Amino acid sequence: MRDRLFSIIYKYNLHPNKNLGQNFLIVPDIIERNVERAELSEKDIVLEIGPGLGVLTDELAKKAGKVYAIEKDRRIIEILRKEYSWPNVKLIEGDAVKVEWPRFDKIVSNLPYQISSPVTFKLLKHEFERAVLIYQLEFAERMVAKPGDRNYSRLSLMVQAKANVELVERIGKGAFWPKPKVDSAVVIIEPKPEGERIELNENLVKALFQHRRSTVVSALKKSAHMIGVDKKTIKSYLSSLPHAEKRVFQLSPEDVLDIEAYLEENDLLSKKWRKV
Ligand SMILES: C[S@@+](CC[C@H](N)C(=O)[O-])C[C@H]1O[C@@H](n2cnc3c(N)ncnc32)[C@H](O)[C@@H]1O
Repeated sequence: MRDRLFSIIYKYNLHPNKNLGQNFLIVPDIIERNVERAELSEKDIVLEIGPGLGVLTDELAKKAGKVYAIEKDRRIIEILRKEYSWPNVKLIEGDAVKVEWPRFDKIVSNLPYQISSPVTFKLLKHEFERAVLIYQLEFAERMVAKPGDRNYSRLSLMVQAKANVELVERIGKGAFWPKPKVDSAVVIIEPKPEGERIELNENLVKALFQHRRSTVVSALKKSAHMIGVDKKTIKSYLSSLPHAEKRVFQLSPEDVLDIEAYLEENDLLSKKWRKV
């Protein structure tokens, strides 16, 4: 696998594009483990973001019924078309953040780190069974952080409102060519059963996390404009706000839902920002 990758690189005189996060996996064991973690069968439709030179795509194609691979770099798409003749892989040329994703059951990818955040938020809007994704370590740690943790953030809260997430393996820089500057990690994401998923008002979450170390009362005063309410109006209601004295970074998704319900009851969320 490693030999094949480097022979393609030399053959096409490929210079990896840093801006596109082109750090290719060169350790077959990691690829194997991630394919195993996806528990693929012939019934599965798999989505891959950023197939690069096809090392992971090739293994996915052997186990899944169908693979969709979205790649932004036209040169890479041309190389993949010349080098492989997968019967069950459809290459989609485009930006994974912008193009519409096909329906899929599982997503397995070594993500370009520049788009980790928009891809993760986009993923959470889709129905799927399981995601096995490689992220930058620091991002992965934020995804799994619990309320009160040093690195608990808007991302942690939004992801955990809808899914169970687990960091299952750390990966050193040497597993990629060229070597990235940061370590990486594998994260498994599984959507919670429908009845347990919490739909949050994203705008309220943004308003709160603008001031993640403040108390909820103080954060809402400072961010009142972000939820479409003036400071004076909101101040008069804040004394009976649920979780008022908690710090924002200690809020669980359920706590935010309580706050949202209270603001809704008192007509304190701008209509523009209400959930439909
Ligand atoms: C980290 S490399 C992974 C390559 C390959 N899967 C591997 O593991 O060796 C990320 C890949 O994503 C592609 N890419 C970068 N930005 C993208 C975007 N916005 N949409 C789709 N693909 C993108 C890059 O061109 C590159 O091929």
